[in-house]
Amino acid sequence: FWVTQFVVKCNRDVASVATASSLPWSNSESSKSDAVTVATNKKYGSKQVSPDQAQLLSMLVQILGAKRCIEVGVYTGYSSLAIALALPEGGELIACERDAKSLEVARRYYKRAGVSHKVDVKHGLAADTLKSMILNGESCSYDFAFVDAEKRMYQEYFELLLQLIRVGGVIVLDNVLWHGKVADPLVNDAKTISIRNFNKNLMEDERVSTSMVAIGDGIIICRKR
Ligand SMILES: C[S@@+](CC[C@H](N)C(=O)[O-])C[C@H]1O[C@@H](n2cnc3c(N)ncnc32)[C@H](O)[C@@H]1O
Repeated sequence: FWVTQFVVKCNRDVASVATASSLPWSNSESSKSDAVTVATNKKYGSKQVSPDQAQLLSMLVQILGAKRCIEVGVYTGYSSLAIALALPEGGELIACERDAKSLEVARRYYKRAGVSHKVDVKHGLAADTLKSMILNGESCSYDFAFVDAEKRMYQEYFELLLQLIRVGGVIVLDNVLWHGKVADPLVNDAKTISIRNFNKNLMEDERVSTSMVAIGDGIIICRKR
């Protein structure tokens, strides 16, 4: 519980830091009980985070006894803080993000939380980073991954992560309900179609056991068989 509270507090601060740093976000907080708006960004709209989700990530890392983790899509560091705080000393989180300004903010909060030494930030396109990790011989050496970046890339991220994660390891993917749009046949934009197809493929994928959980915008938990 304290981890969740700490992460939420950090990320409320993140919003004001973002504003103070002249980033294109404005500070705004949600009144909903299960979601906190940490920042509003012209590109992503209102960025809401779910404390339940942070707590779940933290729990999964602890239950797995994870030592090596990957996050795809860091933004200002909400989920990566939850993961890094749950890692034991000597644990490592590879944090993939393409946006330098977001990483600047995230790094500040890693430092404040005392977890900088656990987080290896990879600035660039996440798929490129994951491919180079595979080429570097790191296949089957990670315990846990969390995916929350470009929605049209989920299938590709998943295929790459499936190589990097060990048998018994877990991949969690965010936004699989996509604000309910995946279940609405009238919505057929590229992102919705992509997530809808990804979900469908995953249900038939025998390489993993899966469970969809209605927390936040919906997450899928996959365990590599
Ligand atoms: C929804 S935000 C991530 C939020 C973060 N996981 C959290 O819980 O606070 C998505 C992030 O993915 C990043 N992103 C999108 N496409 C990417 C790509 N191809 N490679 C790396 N990062 C990407 C965006 O810059 C953005 O910061």
